[in-house]
Amino acid sequence: MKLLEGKTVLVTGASTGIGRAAAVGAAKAGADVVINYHSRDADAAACVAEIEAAGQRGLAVKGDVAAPETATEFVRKAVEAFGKVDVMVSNAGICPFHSFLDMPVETVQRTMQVNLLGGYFMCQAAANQMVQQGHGGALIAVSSISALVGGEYQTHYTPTKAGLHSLMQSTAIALGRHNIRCNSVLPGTILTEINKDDLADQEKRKYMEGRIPLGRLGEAEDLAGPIVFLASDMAAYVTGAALLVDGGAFVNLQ
Ligand SMILES: NC(=O)C1=CN([C@@H]2O[C@H](COP(=O)(O)OP(=O)(O)OC[C@H]3O[C@@H](n4cnc5c(N)ncnc54)[C@H](OP(=O)(O)O)[C@@H]3O)[C@@H](O)[C@H]2O)C=CC1
Ligand SMILES: C[C@H](O)[C@@H]1OC(=O)[C@H](O)[C@@H]1O
Repeated sequence: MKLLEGKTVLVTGASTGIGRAAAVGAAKAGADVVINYHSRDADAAACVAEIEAAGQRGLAVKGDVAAPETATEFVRKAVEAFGKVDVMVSNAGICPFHSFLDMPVETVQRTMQVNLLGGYFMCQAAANQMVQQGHGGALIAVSSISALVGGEYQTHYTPTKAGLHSLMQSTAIALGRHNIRCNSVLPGTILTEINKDDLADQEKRKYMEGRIPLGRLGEAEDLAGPIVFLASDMAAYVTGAALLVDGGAFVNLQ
C-alpha cells in the first residue's frame, strides 16, 4: 500500500518549485491532488499532467492566496471534485529581495499578505473542512530556515516564515482534539524560480553552497519526501514539529 493511498492532498503554489514537487510526490505516493497557483497557467497544467501520469486524479484551481475567499473556494472545489480534504500543504510564497531602509510599504504588505495571511486562511479553510469530515487530517506549512535566522534583504520575508512556524505550533494545540496534525518544513536554499535572479550572482551562490555540509544547494524534489512523510500515517504522532530540510546549513557555525 502506498503512503498516501486514498488521501486527497491540497497544495498551494504548485505551478513550480517546491509546491509542484510536493504535488507530484504526493501523487506518486497514491494521493489525488488539487493544486492552487497564481499566474502560470501552462506550468499548472503541466503539474496536473504529471499527477495524472502518476496514475492519480489532479485538478488545478487558479487564485491569489492573499484573498481569504481564495481559500474557501479552493477547498470547496477540491471537495466538489474529490469528495474530501485530508492534507493541506500551504506552500505559496514570494520573496522579493530588497534592502531594509528603503523597503516599499507595498512590498512589505504584499509579502505578509501572500506568505503569512495566505497560509493562515488556507489552513483555516482546510481545517474547517477536516473537522466537518470528522476523521482528522494534516496541515503542513512550508516555512523556512529563515524562520530561525535572518537575511539582510529579507526583513519583510523572514517574519512571515517565523509566523508560519508559529502558526503550526498554535494550530497543533487548537486542532489536536480533532486529530488534525500541524507541522512545518523548513527548507534551506532550494534552487527554484523564487531565487533564480538572486543566485545568478555567482559569488553569492558559491558562498551559499559553501555553507552547506552536504555540499550542494537543494532541489525542489528534496522537499517531496519530508512533506509526504508528514502527510502520511507514518507521522501519526508528529504534531507541532518543524523539520529542517537544508543539507545541514543551519547547524554549520564553523
Ligand atoms: N526556494 C527556496 O530556497 C525556499 C523556498 N521556501 C518557500 O517555499 C515556498 C515555495 O517557493 P519556491 O518553490 O521556492 O518558489 P517558486 O517561485 O518556484 O514557487 C512559488 C509558487 O507560489 C505561487 N504563488 C506566488 N504568489 C502566489 C499567490 N499570491 N497566490 C497563489 N500562489 C502564489 C506561484 O504561482 P505562479 O508561479 O503561478 O504565480 C508558484 O506556484 C515559498 O513559500 C517559499 O517561501 C522556503 C525556504 C527556501
Ligand atoms: C528565496 C531564498 O533564496 C530562500 O528562501 C528562504 O526562505 C531561504 O532564506 C532561502 O535562502
